[in-house]
Amino acid sequence: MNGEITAIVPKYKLIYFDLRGRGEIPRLLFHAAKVDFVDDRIDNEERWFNSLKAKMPQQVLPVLEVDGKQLSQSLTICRYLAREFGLIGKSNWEQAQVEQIVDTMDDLRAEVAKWIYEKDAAEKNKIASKLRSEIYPKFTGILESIIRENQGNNNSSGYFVGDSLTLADLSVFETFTFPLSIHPDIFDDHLELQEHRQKIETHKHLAEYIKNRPVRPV
Ligand SMILES: N[C@@H](CCC(=O)N[C@@H](CS)C(=O)NCC(=O)O)C(=O)O
Repeated sequence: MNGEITAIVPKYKLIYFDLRGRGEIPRLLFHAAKVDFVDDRIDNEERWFNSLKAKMPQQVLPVLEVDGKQLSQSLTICRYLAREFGLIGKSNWEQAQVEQIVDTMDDLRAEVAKWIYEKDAAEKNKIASKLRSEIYPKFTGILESIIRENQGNNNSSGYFVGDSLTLADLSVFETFTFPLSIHPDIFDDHLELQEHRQKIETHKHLAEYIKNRPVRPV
């Protein structure tokens, strides 16, 4: 004993498919907080259906293991990790603002998923044009007013909530990754959103991971 206090860090494993999908915001949280985790990426369908699926608490992924205990539901996992890592806001009000953005981004994800999973070509085209003309402008408008208001209150921090990085920033960043890969002009009229994206892409703990992660649609 030398009198030093050593923090006990839990052993984390994130189990998800080899996609960004619903596993990527938790991965970004680990990288942002510089916390080690096992990034268990399942890329073998047979292994998933024949062996792993039945062992998962809700038979779906992602699952977070914390010292062997399993947690399901991607947004629950995000909020849990954000609380653990101090990335959920500095007051109850900030936390609510963070969660408001996370839920808003989940609404956007649901809209984009309609396009991804639609099989009928004509219907898919209809959804695509609605995304362009209505959905993306609606969500970029919402985000622009939130980030502008926070800039007024927090000395131009450039973050969505308070004066430091939170789950809200990672959620916005990740949810727009796929739409922007198809339509790079979505943020053209939104300078604050462009600057925010760049802020995350160049964040000292995230830049390398973001630059090197596999380029895939999802
Ligand atoms: N609401 C759940 C949905 C989980 C979910 O549907 N996961 C999909 C992948 S994104 C899955 O595990 N699919 C494989 C299967 O159902 O066998 C969450 O957010 O975690």
